Amino acid sequence: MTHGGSLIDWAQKAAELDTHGCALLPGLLDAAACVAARALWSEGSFRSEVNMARHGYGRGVYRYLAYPLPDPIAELRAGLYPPLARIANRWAAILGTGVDYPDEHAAFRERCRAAGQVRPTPLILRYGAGDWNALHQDLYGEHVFPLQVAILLSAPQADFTGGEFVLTEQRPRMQSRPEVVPLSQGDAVVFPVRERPVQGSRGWHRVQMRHGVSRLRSGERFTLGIIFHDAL
Ligand SMILES: O=C(O)CCC(=O)C(=O)O
Ligand SMILES: [Fe+2]
Repeated sequence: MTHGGSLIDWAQKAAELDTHGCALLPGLLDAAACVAARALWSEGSFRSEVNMARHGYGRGVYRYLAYPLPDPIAELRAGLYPPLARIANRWAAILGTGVDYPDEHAAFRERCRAAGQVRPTPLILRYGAGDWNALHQDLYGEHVFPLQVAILLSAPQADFTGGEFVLTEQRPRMQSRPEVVPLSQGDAVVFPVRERPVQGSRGWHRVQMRHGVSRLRSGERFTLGIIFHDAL
């Protein structure tokens, strides 16, 4: 791992999230960590596999990792959570949701567990030529941690072409705003699971967010998705 999140300027990332609805974490994983994470596809232990076309989710395959997560992924999830929880709490206060997120991921996992959300949600996705990921929200039960992270494990141009990470922001009574996030291998993007506050001329309002991946033109693309709430 290059730095696993310890060198990130979170005040700047919070400002990017407030302004644009996403924040880039360049080089979160180094090339060796990407190779190791990609190797999990064939060597890791998974709780389930989803063929996306079968469910109308697009085209491609993803696999949810089983507990216990491999150490680097468990450390990444626990390490990214505290600074994201500070942003999540600020957003919750702005939106008046009445939810507060604990400082540590273990405490949030315990809250999920008490509601029956015990199954791990970190996942690895694999796309081949022609594959894509429909715009969606990763909701798995009552408890939702409002931010998630996706890490590109493959190298654009060298390993694949096309396959861009896409966000849409559905603004109330207005047309949706698209955002394409250019990622290099090892880069991560932080984005809202479901919604975020946006500051308008008459104060803050709520917009709905979705994310997906455009069609791969060629090659093979792997992603590691880190979702902080567990699943029913
Ligand atoms: O493959 C991607 O970039 C998107 C993955 C995704 O949907 C997720 O991590 O939740
Ligand atoms: Fe997703």
